[in-house]
Amino acid sequence: MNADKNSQGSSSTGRQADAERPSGARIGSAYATSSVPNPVARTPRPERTDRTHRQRVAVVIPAKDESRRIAATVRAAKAIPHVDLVLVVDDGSDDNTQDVARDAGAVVVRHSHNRGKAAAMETGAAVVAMRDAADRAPRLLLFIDGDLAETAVNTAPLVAPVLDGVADVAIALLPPQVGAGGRGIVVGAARRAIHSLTGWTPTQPLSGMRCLTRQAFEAATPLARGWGVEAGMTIDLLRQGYVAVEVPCDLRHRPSGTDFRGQMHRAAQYRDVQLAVAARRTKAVAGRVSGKKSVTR
Ligand SMILES: O=c1ccn([C@@H]2O[C@H](COP(=O)(O)OP(=O)(O)O[C@H]3O[C@H](CO)[C@@H](O)[C@H](O)[C@H]3O)[C@@H](O)[C@H]2O)c(=O)[nH]1
Ligand SMILES: O=C(O)[C@H](O)COP(=O)(O)O
Repeated sequence: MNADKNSQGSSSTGRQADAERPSGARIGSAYATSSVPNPVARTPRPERTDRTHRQRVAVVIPAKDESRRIAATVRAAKAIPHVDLVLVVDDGSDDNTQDVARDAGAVVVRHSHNRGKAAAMETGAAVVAMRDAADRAPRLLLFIDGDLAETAVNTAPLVAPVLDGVADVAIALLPPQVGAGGRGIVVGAARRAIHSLTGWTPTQPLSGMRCLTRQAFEAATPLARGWGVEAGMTIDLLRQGYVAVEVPCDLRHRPSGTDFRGQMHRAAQYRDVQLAVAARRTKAVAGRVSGKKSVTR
C-alpha cells in the first residue's frame, strides 16, 4: 500500500470520501457505507444471526517474514477492546516470525510452505472457528497486516460499525505513507472493477485491514487467491447485499517502494486483482443469463 493509493480519497477525510459517492449512506455524519442503494445486490441485506452485546473479536494476522514487526503488532492487537484472541498465521516464513509472535502472546499456526495471503486468511478463520465457543456468538474477524507494529491498535475503530450492525465489513482507510512508491495503477484498476460490479467506489480497494462477521466471511469464501482477496471479497459481499464501510484509521505500515522488488510486488497484485475480477465478471454474466432463461421459461 502506498501514499498514492492512500491519497486517492483517503488523505481526504471520511466526509470528503463520502461526498464523492452519490450512493453512500452516512454513519452519524462521518463516512459512507455501500448500502443505499446497492444497485446490483441480488438479495436484500442478509439478516444478522450473531449479534450479542458480549460479542468478542479475533484478530487474524497473516504474516510472511515479519519477525521485525510482528511482536509490536501482536502486543498492540491485544489492546484492542473486545479482542480475546490474537492469531498469527505464519505463511511459510523463512525467518522466525512464529517464535517472535508466540513470545509476544499470540496463538500461532504455520503453513509449512508459503501459500499467499488469502490462504493464510482462510487458515486463520478456520482456526478461530475451532476456538469459538458453541454457546456464544462466533467472534468477529479482524484481519490486519503483520507490519503495522504499534499502530495496529488503531484498527480498533473497525470493530464498532460491525458490532453495532451498521455494516457487515468495515475497511480501514489509511493516511498517506512515507516512502510509498505506487502510482495508483493497481488501486485504480481495482477501484474501477469494484465499481463496475457493485456500484460502490471504495477509496482504498486494496486495504486489507478489515473487520467482518463470521457470516459475511463465510459468504465471501472461497476467497480470491493471493493479492486478489480484498477486491474479490468486496465484490462478493456487496453483490450478496452485505454492507461495507470505510473507516479512517491512523495506521503505518511498510509500504512498497519504487525499487525492483516493489514493482514486482505491484505486478503480482495487478495479476491477482485481474484474476479475481475476471472470475467475478464471468459469474455475473452467467447469473444474468440463467436469470433470463428462468424468466422466459
Ligand atoms: O505470501 C504472503 C505475503 C504476505 N503475507 C502477509 O500479508 C500482509 C500484507 O502483505 P504486505 O507485504 O504488507 O503487502 P502490501 O502491498 O503492503 O499490502 C497492501 O495490499 C495488499 C493487497 O494487495 C493487502 O492485502 C494489504 O492488507 C495492504 O496493506 C503482511 O502481513 C504479510 O506478512 C502473507 O501472509 N503471505
Ligand atoms: O504500493 C501500492 O500502493 C500498491 O503496491 C499498489 O500500487 P499502485 O499504487 O501502483 O496501484
